[in-house]
Amino acid sequence: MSHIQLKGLQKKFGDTLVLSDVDLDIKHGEFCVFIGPSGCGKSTLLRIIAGLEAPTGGDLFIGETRVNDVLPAKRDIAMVFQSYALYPHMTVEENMAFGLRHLNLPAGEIEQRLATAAQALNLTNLLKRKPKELSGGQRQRVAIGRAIVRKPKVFLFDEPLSNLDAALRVKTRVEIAKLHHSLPDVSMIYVTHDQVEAMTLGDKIVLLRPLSGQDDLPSVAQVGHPLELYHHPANRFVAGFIGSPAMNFFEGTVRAINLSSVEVAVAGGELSASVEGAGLTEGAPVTLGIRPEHIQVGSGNLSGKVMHLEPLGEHTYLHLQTSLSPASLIAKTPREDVKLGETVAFTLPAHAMHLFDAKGDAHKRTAVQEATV
Ligand SMILES: Nc1ncnc2c1ncn2[C@@H]1O[C@H](COP(=O)(O)OP(=O)(O)OP(=O)(O)O)[C@@H](O)[C@H]1O
Repeated sequence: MSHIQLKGLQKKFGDTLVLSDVDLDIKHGEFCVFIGPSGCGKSTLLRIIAGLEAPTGGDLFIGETRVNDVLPAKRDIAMVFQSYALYPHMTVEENMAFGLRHLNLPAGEIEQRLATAAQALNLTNLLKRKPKELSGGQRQRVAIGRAIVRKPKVFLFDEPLSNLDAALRVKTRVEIAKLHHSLPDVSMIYVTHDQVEAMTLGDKIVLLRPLSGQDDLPSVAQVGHPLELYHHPANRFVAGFIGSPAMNFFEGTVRAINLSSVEVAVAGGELSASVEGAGLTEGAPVTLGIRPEHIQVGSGNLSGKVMHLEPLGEHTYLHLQTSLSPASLIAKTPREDVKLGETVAFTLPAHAMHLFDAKGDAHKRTAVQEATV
């Protein structure tokens, strides 16, 4: 079984705490993505799972076995890094077979594993080439192939696409997704700082936050399906990190708590959020959040002056100057007719609003229209 469990995992480098209280359950066959801002400990966590770094606290299990003290080579794990590290004097075939030599496998078995991996990664026609005769994307596929032929229980990827150009990234991302579907018994853990990779590849996203030293929050800000993090961010950090452009936030105080909504007074206006008000009191400080794509441009009781326009073809980002505070917000609209300097009406629909308490924790939303929101 390739079930991976982390319990209360901690990592310090000297006196610096880098990972705190990491509890994680990665199921057999799951594709799990670690994402988070630079320096939050993604690679360190991956290296701990690989056995290249020792945790300073907590337990790590692969299957039923506690592997804290098990050598990397005995963990049945393969790792693919950002740099491909192929042997330049060997062909694709030789590079891929290299790691199998010391396993004393029969020649037929090696051949069969090579053929299967080459086919899965679209490398069959390139087997006789040397790395210098390959594109970056092809080299990265060889590096993945070299890992596949070992038939590991767990695959670890550390930003494998970050050296590729935009078009190749998209292509190779699709290859990796297909690879995952063709290897249902292999668990995959993938580190990236690219949200699109995280959202499109992951069965599960683990969003890590950098530790501030001032609070004792754990490193993991939220774990869940990509759409769960998008629609139901557990706290303000997750809400601000997932989604591009980032969510707009407004500080305010609770004015009224209704059955399934909360009215909030913000500087320059009053807004409503369809959230449960349990635990809130009138006058409590809160933060409201709305994603640019959920602002309805064209009608409504609010208005904003277009200070900047970003027309991207399928949609346009409007940077609006409003009477709310903070005054500037970003709206995403399919409209192409909006002009710079124009004043547009807009609505901040209550059902699309997120509400966070003074600690930054989200209140449960009561009217999420996931298909349309
Ligand atoms: N060997 C080390 N000794 C001391 N500090 C380290 C060591 N390795 C990493 N760190 C520190 O630990 C923190 C986490 O590093 P890590 O590389 O895991 O972050 P990351 O989330 O993968 O970042 P990035 O997205 O920039 O690659 C950083 O502050 C880094 O400087």
